[in-house]
Amino acid sequence: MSAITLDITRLGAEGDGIAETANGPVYVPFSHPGDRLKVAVEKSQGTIMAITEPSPDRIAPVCRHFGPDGENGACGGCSLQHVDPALYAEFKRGLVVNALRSKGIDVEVGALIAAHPGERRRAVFAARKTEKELLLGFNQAGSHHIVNISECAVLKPSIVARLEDIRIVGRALAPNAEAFRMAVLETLTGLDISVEGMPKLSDQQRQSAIAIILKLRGIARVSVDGEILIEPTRPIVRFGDIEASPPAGGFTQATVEAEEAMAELVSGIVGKAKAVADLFAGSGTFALRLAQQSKVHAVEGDAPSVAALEQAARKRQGLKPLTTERRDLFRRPMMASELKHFDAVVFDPPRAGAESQSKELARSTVRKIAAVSCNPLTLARDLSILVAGGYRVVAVTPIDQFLWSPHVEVVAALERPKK
Ligand SMILES: C[S@@+](CC[C@H](N)C(=O)[O-])C[C@H]1O[C@@H](n2cnc3c(N)ncnc32)[C@H](O)[C@@H]1O
Repeated sequence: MSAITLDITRLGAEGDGIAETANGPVYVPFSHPGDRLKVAVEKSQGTIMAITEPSPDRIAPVCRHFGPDGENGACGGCSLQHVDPALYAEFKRGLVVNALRSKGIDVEVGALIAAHPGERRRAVFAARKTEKELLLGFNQAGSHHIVNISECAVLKPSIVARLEDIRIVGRALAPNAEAFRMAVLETLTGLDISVEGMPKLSDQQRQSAIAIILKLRGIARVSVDGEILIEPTRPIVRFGDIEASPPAGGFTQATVEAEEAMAELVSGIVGKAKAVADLFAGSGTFALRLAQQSKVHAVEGDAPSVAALEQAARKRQGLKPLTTERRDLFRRPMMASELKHFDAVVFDPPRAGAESQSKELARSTVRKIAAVSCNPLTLARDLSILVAGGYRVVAVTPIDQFLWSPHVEVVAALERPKK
């Protein structure tokens, strides 16, 4: 490993600063364009040894666990706390611009809808029991080391205030010192904690864990690998003003603010459509809202999510007809012939995107499409399929949901021009 002086010129797609060298680009985590650094370099990866001349645009990180000098290690939850806010917003927008450009899609990308500290209602923690305590936090980037957190600026303060309770739950359950994950969702009725990746518990282990957990207040549900351990009260979230209870470990958007921004954009795109198909519908984030105006067919691969959506629709008075279908849309996308019953389609797939579904949409007569994505690269691929099928991309909006990370959400509006 050699230590050299490097000048950082730009941010890469993963949020690392990039220095150009005779041997190609070197990626330096926690650096800022304009920094001059002493860097230990191994292959194309750099580690900051000293910041000899910091960029004047650097800002002070807000969290004690951030960066190479972070308390208990460099927390892998955030990589961009030190970045100038204007550069940060342009960086996230740029991820979308570059992805679309790489597929030849020429469309103006809107300004980033910003995220703010303290908004995250959902987090997936890494956890491990030691002799003395439960380590709970986020893995250091590229490592199994868990940065044990005492604060977190992206999470809702009400979740940070419950970190010790979450540790009690993890400690009560963990049968050994192996690492596991705790997905925590703050709901209107209390914390919904889904433990994943833990060895199977004996009946005795479950009973003693339940006795400990029941002493805590404000826990709505605890589940282990999708199986409910206790549910003192049903976890409830609101999609707009419609109440739903997502299944244990089921998908929910990480912040209410980003969810509402996406839902508003989706409603605007769908407009006055009479019949809408919501594909990859989850527990009904978009479908339930849209059913206040339009007839909706919601399609989703996860059976418990479909059941949650149906239950929420049954409980709510006054919705237009809402039908559901459990279907693997990768293997069995909705065919162009089935899509002719809809004026508008919403799709919001996982990171892999919706390639086979986009091929069927490209052959369809659907007038309007709202494409929602958490991965600009697969979105660009899917949009290029739709454009080749005659659609026009009319608007693209990036939305920040994972503050200070290199992730960005996107809502794209497409129309099939009238012949
Ligand atoms: C990004 S989430 C979006 C969910 C929902 N639209 C929302 O905003 O809450 C993607 C959804 O796709 C579902 N999914 C993943 N693979 C699928 C497949 N092959 N077929 C159908 N649904 C799938 C997941 O269960 C998840 O609910």
